[in-house]
Amino acid sequence: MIEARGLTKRYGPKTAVDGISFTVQPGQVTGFLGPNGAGKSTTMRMIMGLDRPTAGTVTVNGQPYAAHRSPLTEVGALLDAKAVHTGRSAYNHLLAMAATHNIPKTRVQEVIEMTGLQSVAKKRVGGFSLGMGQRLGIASALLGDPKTLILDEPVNGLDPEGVLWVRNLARYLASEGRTVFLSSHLMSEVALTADHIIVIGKGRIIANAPVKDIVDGGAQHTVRVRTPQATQLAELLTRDGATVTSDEPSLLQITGVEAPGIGELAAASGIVLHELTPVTSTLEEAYMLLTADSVEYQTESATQHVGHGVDAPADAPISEGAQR
Ligand SMILES: Nc1ncnc2c1ncn2[C@@H]1O[C@H](COP(=O)(O)OP(=O)(O)OP(=O)(O)O)[C@@H](O)[C@H]1O
Repeated sequence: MIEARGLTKRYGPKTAVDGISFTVQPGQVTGFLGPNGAGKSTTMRMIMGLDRPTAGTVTVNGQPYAAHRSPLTEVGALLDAKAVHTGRSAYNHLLAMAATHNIPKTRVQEVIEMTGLQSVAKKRVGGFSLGMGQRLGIASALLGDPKTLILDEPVNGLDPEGVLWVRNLARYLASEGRTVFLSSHLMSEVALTADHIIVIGKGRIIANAPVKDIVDGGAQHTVRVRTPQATQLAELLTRDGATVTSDEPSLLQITGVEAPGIGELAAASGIVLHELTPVTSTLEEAYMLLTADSVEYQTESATQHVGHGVDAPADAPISEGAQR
């Protein structure tokens, strides 16, 4: 378990992490999500005792990292895969780590097999591809058989097979009762791997909830309706308190009333419908909405995506009823 309370990190005038509190539970995968520069790596470095908090505390399995007598058996981390690149072979790199941490030699072979490094274990790490480096970083994290795993962007640079492997490994480790905390800036990736999500933006926690709640909470339920009597239907719906927008004469986007209600209202008023489609925003859209105000480096296309959503253009309101 990881517990952060009021965790803060300032670099001069820059507040990278701004008084965040959260708990990462064992037995599940927790995704740590946020745009570039949100403070994910800084938080993970503080958990691992590599950065000293300006204020607040963070513990792993009940104690600060540095207070553990045998930290490698408590928590394993992949923080910077490139940091393991040396002139040594992967096998010797792991062997040296094991020797200095009182870990039996047999465990080195075990983690090499777990991470699929058998064929390259005797090769120099310096020549490894990014994917192989990530695998070796994960092997190092697993070496002490730790109860808690911290993986910073573990799928970065991996091919689809590698991505699937990390996903399955994370889920397997959590199913064994371990705490698995992994960061990503891709909601779509985390949604497939994590049970729970903590979203951070500009150093602050924006959301901390099960994946499902984030989708439901952030999602805007819209109904798309195509009808030759759009103006008439929009007036009736607005009178009932719905919000109606449109950017095509016969196409309406409706929020505030579900599809059956729209269908019944149309039928009762003799309005012909050519289409009646509930549109739920994807997890990626929910994430964009959540982080829209906290993206540090926003591109124009990202702004447009946030502003308009994918399925719910809102630029030309026909009429807007009072929100219920
Ligand atoms: N050593 C440092 N000195 C000064 N500023 C720093 C330092 N490390 C991080 N920062 C700043 O703190 C903020 C948070 O950075 P951090 O690397 O934790 O974000 P991140 O969420 O991991 O981003 P990314 O996804 O890009 O890795 C950024 O604005 C970054 O520029």
